[in-house]
Amino acid sequence: MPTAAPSRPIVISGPSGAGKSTFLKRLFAEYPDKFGFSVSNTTRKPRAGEVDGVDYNFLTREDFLAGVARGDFIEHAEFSGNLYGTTVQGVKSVGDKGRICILDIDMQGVKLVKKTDLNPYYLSVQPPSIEELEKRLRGRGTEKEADIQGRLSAAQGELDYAKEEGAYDEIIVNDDLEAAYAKFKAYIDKVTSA
Ligand SMILES: Nc1ncnc2c1ncn2[C@@H]1O[C@H](COP(=O)(O)OP(=O)(O)OP(=O)(O)O)[C@@H](O)[C@H]1O
Repeated sequence: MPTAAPSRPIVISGPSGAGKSTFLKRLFAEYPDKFGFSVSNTTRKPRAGEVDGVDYNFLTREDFLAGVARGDFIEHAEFSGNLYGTTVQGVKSVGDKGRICILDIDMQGVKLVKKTDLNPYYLSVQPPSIEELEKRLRGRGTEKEADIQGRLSAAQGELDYAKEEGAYDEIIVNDDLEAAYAKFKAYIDKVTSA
């Protein structure tokens, strides 16, 4: 019997504070079994209770770097002496398990995904204005002042990139939350039933 082709992943991007996590939290609550995230890879040691292949794929530095050299990674970076990264196969295996892989990534990540054969849908979530974004970031209360300023300057770059021809398949402006979430969900419903 032919097996169904795995569903295309969905990339969700947009400035920090635009509302991506808010949308995704609601979406996952509405559809608990439909979506998944890829398991990240790391060279750091597992913490108590962390399970290999679930929390992370725990790799030796040697194996991680061999994967990078083979071109397995979409992106990787080093934080406090440990390597972290996402592989193309990690994204594909979410689809192989019958779930739709969601990639919540910034513009740099979007550009890297575009170099792979993953062929996702690209969705940008945007604030109604930079002023409103600033209010929301302050309201969220999770960042220090310097961090807020950094996110605001990155936001302009994200919005400029989104204006480029073909950068995204869909743009959702998160003005009124209920209305914007309804549009977001309608888009996800459309592409996941395609
Ligand atoms: N339509 C809206 N109106 C008012 N506030 C909103 C709206 N959508 C989200 N918020 C609030 O704005 C803040 C930022 O939203 P959220 O954390 O979802 O952004 P994000 O895009 O996931 O950011 P990051 O990329 O930093 O994780 C949160 O405090 C959230 O409750």
